[in-house]
Amino acid sequence: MYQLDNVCFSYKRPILENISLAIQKNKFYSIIGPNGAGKTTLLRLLAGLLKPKSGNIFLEKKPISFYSKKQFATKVSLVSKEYIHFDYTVYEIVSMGRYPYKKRFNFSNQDYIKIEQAIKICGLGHLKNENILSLSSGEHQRVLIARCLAQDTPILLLDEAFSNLDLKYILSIIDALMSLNKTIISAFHDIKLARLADYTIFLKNTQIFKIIDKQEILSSRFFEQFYDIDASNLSNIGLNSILI
Ligand SMILES: Nc1ncnc2c1ncn2[C@@H]1O[C@H](COP(=O)(O)OP(=O)(O)OP(=O)(O)O)[C@@H](O)[C@H]1O
Repeated sequence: MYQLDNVCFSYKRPILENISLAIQKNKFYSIIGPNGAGKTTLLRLLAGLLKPKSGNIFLEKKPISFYSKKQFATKVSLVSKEYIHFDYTVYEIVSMGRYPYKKRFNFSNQDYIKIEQAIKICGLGHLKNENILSLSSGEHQRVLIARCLAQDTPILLLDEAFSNLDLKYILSIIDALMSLNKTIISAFHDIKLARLADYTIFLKNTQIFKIIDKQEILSSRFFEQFYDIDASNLSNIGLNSILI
């Protein structure tokens, strides 16, 4: 699906160096790593919002620059950490997910169906006509996920998309996403959520530290090494369960 060959990206300092990665179709990948490790940067590179300083990113064997913006938007959608400050209703924001498919000025029946499905999955039915500016942070985040679901792309990029959701919506939305047979690449800080993925990509010090599949047991020693923490202290303060 995606192929990254020796991708490097820097701001003032190198953020990602020589990242090579093959993303398989219809698999769920989580990305975890310490603050500043480059998770958002990697997702923005995959979304075509940033360009590698060197190296290449291919989507379905073509460089991502090959696709027009509209074509790309029918293949890849991103739930970013953005906060919408504009005066739109929930329904209007979710509808924006259908813009890449819009013929002239009108939505098709299919567009309306996708919008309604996305609203339902994200539990937004009762908030459809509310102004986005009046929502709580968790409701706001559900609107961004719904817009991405309405876009109905084979690839979903999620940047801490569940960070403000309560447990009910985390479970129901992740469950719905996993049943859709899409390729999902999601940055997480919550290790327990990251472990739902087929593969977990660990980013650290500008590199892919390790890629682990679901079958592998993630021992606390591994996390100690990865996050530079002393896991023995966690049990003293009742936090050892965060690694399990
Ligand atoms: N626009 C920018 N200009 C300069 N540096 C930036 C910019 N955006 C991000 N950075 C830097 O790039 C590094 C990687 O940022 P990124 O947001 O990708 O990390 P992250 O792994 O998603 O972090 P977090 O877990 O804190 O969300 C950080 O050190 C950050 O300061």
